[in-house]
Amino acid sequence: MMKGIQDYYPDHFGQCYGCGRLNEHGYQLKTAWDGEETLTRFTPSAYHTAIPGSVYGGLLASLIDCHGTGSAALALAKEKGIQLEGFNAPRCVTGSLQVSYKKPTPIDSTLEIRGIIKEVKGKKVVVEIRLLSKGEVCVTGEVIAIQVPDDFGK
Ligand SMILES: CCCCCCCCCC(=O)SCCNC(=O)CCNC(=O)[C@H](O)C(C)(C)COP(=O)(O)OP(=O)(O)OC[C@H]1O[C@@H](n2cnc3c(N)ncnc32)[C@H](O)[C@@H]1OP(=O)(O)O
Repeated sequence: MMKGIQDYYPDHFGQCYGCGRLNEHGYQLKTAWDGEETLTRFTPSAYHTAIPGSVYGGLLASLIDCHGTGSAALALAKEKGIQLEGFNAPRCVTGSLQVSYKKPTPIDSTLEIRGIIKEVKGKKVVVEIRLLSKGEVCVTGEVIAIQVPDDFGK
């Protein structure tokens, strides 16, 4: 499995249901650069169904959510010139999440979730997201992610 920004979060940030590397019940998303874009992949199971043959929208929103915060963390690391090692990644939470379902998302294929960094301003990052199944954009979204301090949630 490819390494993602989430592998550089310390343990107490590793329990997120969407992307925590230590949450055995979660999706364990991995967000990494793919050129100028960010990329996460997720393979849905039959039980993730909404309407027959397509993926449940709430799940799709959560994929966009966690890929957005991971993308924002990557963008902040790049902006600040942080070489990722150990558990030194910047961490972000979701300030806002906007999702638009363009067409039903086929369930029998690995999904690609792609991010484009639109803005980095202080601790705020705006990420535009496309979610594709079988090469077609099915869902679009925008995440405004905010960097939090190391002791956030402790
Ligand atoms: C910790 C990460 C490790 C792994 C987890 C990954 C995350 C997974 C995704 C999630 O599910 S996170 C859970 C859902 N999110 C939350 O529970 C967050 C709850 N909200 C907060 O804790 C605070 O409101 C927040 C940290 C988001 C912002 O508080 P701040 O006091 O740091 O914000 P501040 O007022 O200083 O504003 C900074 C900038 O962010 C903007 N901003 C703040 N809150 C916003 C918001 N809610 N929506 C949009 N923009 C927001 C604000 O307008 C401003 O922009 P400008 O600089 O352009 O003026």
